[in-house]
Amino acid sequence: MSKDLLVSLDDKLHARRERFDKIPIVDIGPLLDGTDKHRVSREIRWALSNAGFMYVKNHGIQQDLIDSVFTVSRRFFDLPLSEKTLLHISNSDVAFRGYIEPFGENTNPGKTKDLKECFDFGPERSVLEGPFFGPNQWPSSWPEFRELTYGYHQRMVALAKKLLQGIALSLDLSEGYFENLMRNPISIQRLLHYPPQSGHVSEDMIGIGAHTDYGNLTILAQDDVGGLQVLNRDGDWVQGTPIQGTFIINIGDLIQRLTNDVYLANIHRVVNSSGRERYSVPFFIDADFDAVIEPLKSCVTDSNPQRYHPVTCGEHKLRRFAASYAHLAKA
Ligand SMILES: O=C(O)CCC(=O)C(=O)O
Ligand SMILES: [Fe+2]
Repeated sequence: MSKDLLVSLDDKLHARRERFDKIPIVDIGPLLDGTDKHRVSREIRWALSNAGFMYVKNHGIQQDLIDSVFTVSRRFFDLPLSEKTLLHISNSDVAFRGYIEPFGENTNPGKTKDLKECFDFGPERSVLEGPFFGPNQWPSSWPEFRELTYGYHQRMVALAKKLLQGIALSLDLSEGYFENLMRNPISIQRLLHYPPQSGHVSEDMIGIGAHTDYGNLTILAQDDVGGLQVLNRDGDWVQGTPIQGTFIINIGDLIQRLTNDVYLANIHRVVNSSGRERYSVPFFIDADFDAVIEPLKSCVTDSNPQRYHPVTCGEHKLRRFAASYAHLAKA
């Protein structure tokens, strides 16, 4: 684990959290239909304070849609490398869309080489508008791929906004708090493929190295293979075992900063030693590029003095991208 991550484990994870040995499961049905938002928000508060992760069930996304996205994702990663490379992320300048080969992005830089391969896209734009906003790179002659995965992305944006309403309530903010920060939010829809590893597996090379996510919120769909691991306060890895009918939700650095460490952007990694190919579909939503994120007054107290200076969402994300993308280091 890199020195930075160890520091964050000691200071942020161990000191003030309750132990968890299972990621909590939250039924978000009553948040979505409005019948008991406050009960859901209390459960969200415990989960995000102590684990930074939760499973959510009754999320309202059809299993058929999720299954279809996994089907086309498998087909995409089965394409020859030469075809996937035509869509390489480096073609897209700072829009950061397209294919990323194994070792092309290393989320625990200097420590772990990531075996995963990725395909990223986001809100469609006809020209490059600036960092994180530009044209997607779609595989040619495959309209179903685009329609299905883009439709899924749209559903994720809507679900994330609902979850952020629950998170706002859990912090005693108004339900619409995040809307002001998210007029035109950065979002990335990612498809991931993890080849299996056998024999002695060391931290030097695993599916995805130990990291925190960068933005506001991640919604992860995973297949039934398993391999996601989340750190608990004692430094043990807790398995994010797949549970049918759920997504895994976690928060990223921006919510941790906003809450002055009251909520935890927790460290996680993937080790796929199952002997099978693993696929997952994470969706990341952030704030507007220029949104300023600084600790909420209600989270700054005598015993928890202000820990962060204000940053813009875009500045923070660009800094983390520059540290992890091989093609940016070379540029
Ligand atoms: O594939 C997974 O289970 C986790 C992926 C992840 O942590 C990420 O893409 O940030
Ligand atoms: Fe992650």
